[in-house]
Amino acid sequence: MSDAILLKKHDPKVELTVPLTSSKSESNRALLIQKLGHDQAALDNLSTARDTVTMKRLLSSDEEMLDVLDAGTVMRFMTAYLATGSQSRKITGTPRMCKRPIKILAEALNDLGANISYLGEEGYPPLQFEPFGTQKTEELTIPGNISSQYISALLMIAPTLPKGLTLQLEGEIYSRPYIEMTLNLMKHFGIESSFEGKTISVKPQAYQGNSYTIESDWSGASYWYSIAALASDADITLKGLREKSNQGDSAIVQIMEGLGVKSEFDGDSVRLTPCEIQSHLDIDFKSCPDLAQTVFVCAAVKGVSLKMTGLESLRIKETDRTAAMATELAKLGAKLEETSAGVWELTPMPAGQEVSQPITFDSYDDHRMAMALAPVCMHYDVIINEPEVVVKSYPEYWDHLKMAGIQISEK
Ligand SMILES: O=C(O)C1=C[C@@H](OP(=O)(O)O)[C@@H](O)[C@H](O)C1
Ligand SMILES: C=C(OP(=O)(O)O)C(=O)O
Repeated sequence: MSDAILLKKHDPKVELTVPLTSSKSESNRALLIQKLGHDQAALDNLSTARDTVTMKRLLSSDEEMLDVLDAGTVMRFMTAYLATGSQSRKITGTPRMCKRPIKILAEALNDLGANISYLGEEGYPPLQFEPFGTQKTEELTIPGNISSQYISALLMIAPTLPKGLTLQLEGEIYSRPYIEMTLNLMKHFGIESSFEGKTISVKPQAYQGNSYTIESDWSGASYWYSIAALASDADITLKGLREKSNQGDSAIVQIMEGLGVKSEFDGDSVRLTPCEIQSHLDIDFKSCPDLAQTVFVCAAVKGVSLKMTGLESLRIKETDRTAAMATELAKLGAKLEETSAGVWELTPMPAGQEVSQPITFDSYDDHRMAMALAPVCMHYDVIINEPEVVVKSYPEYWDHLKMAGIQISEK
């Protein structure tokens, strides 16, 4: 794929059925559980995301140095897996991955009896693993407001520890649905746990064989909601989604009701059609940080103002997402700013704003920047730089946009 693509302004009604890819979050958990359960789990509909392909490859690799590329879940889940293993191994990732913190997880694992050291800067990948010693404690205290991936990683290895594990979460719990997804999947494969208040306990147990069909990706679905909201008219069916989902990003259903999209579930499909919009929304993204970029862009173009909280974790993702979005939305005349500590406001494009076209958007090595900005083509000609970034979670994204009739050409 070339360094940039042009998406021509799309006027007609958007009417199609989208197959979507499946959830990389569910896939990557299911793969680790499968490995920890000695390959008894039968997994169906694994994601085509590069993060999932990477997880699968690394779990069966004998190489000493494992490269997760830019996959946060792979870095955090493989760290817990390798830390409790019996071999000397190393793990690394892209330059950005080596700037995403891992100290909380590495120290928690070392407290348990692992031997992890830093090969570069303290607190960040790359990491060196030496064989696990004996389990030193069965109780750990860990912050709940930095990354839930640390917590999910510890929980998945917990039943394999000789003494099990009790986690005390400190502070507010961010990305809680991802922790629940982990416990629900563990339960599906036979693991009992308790989550009361801020304490999660898992006794030593063996993962059982079972089959599991991965759900379509609600984070990927969010871009279709944005397209439905911004299109002149829309009737879009998204396949493979459950109304009662394990994925916190199914919160897009409620959020988009305020941005003019109605959802109707039918079996494993959801149909998106237009409904009335609101002029202002208050949204807390604590439980669904990956939806933030989608919603910023959609609201900015739709003329809806936003007041938001729960955006702290966006700074340590594939890029500093709030900073990157503030820069890109300014190209539309919209403003994203932190108005007081932890409170963000989005001022949408002024009505009738003149914009010189095509508008060129940068991707910041972040799949969600490219995917969230693309729906702007419902109103303007748009150039997306580094379009290949979408392979991280939704490799078919541009092909699916073409299926919707959007004209995309290489620049
Ligand atoms: O566990 C997971 O699958 C994920 C958890 C979230 O990360 P944080 O818990 O670091 O916010 C989310 O942003 C990420 O895309 C996937
Ligand atoms: C933050 C994300 O992924 P990860 O942390 O797994 O790299 C994401 O997919 O938006």
